[in-house]
Amino acid sequence: MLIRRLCATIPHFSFNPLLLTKKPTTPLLIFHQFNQKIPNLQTPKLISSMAESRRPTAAPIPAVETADRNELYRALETSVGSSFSSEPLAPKPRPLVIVISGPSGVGKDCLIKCLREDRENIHFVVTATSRPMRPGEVHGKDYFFVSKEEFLKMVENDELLEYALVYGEYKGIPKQQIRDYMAKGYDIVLRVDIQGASTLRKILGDSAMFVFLVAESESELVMRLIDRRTESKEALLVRVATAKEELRQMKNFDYVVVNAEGKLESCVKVVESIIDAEKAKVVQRRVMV
Ligand SMILES: Nc1ncnc2c1ncn2[C@@H]1O[C@H](COP(=O)(O)OP(=O)(O)OP(=O)(O)O)[C@@H](O)[C@H]1O
Repeated sequence: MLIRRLCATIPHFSFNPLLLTKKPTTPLLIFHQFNQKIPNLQTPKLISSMAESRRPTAAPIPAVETADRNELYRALETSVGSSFSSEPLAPKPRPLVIVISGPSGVGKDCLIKCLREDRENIHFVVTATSRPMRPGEVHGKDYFFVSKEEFLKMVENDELLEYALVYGEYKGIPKQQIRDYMAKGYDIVLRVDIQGASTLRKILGDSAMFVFLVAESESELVMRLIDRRTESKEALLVRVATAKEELRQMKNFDYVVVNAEGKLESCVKVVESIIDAEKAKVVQRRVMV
């Protein structure tokens, strides 16, 4: 009642009861006669900031059907009372740490090779390993091949984010490489076995995204390992037996991607879509290494 009376005494304001909540703390007053010049009166403190920001000006907006595009744009700017920014509306995506894991022989290296060819601003951390080089592998590109003694020295100096003894050989992730590339805005890809992924989950939590790569079936996975012809029969047996147990770890990952026989390309596409979707998240992962 008091507000209604107050409005009646001010000719350019009207009281809108619909804008009041049940228990109003700041009653709203809105302008009614847009094009009239407001006389020299004290603006009541009751005007909310929302009403303030919508204050129209005397500038007329030309007819949408006939007006020139730029003219209309400028008129809208004037009416809103500020110029339209051309700054990007979405915040700059944060660098991602992408952990790619899966049983031995599932195709992790093949997937990473394709991602490397397809994407920019993505760094594939070169893991340090004490295992011997396979034919075609390059030191510093596929792995940093170091002796067991050199590897243990890195552990001692706290240079590794994570390390493990896998099938009798050491593998570890150098921390400095991650820091250097993240500082340049690169996404980071870590290729680890299941045991490594589980350790990384404990260290990084949800700040990194975890992708579990699988073959379409257990038998396809075994055939793939056989066809690779890089393992001794003893090593083959260990890998096949371990794979059974490893598949149970899938539940600890964020995504599972099938690398079906002869379908490596579509597997790569799915992983790329996941990365793109992560980049579009409103609340992004924030990783500290
Ligand atoms: N989609 C696919 N269809 C058929 N063969 C594939 C496919 N993806 C990968 N391969 C083959 O499977 C074998 C294992 O692939 P790769 O070496 O990439 O596996 P990995 O997961 O990196 O294994 P590891 O963990 O033992 O190093 C290779 O011979 C590779 O050419």
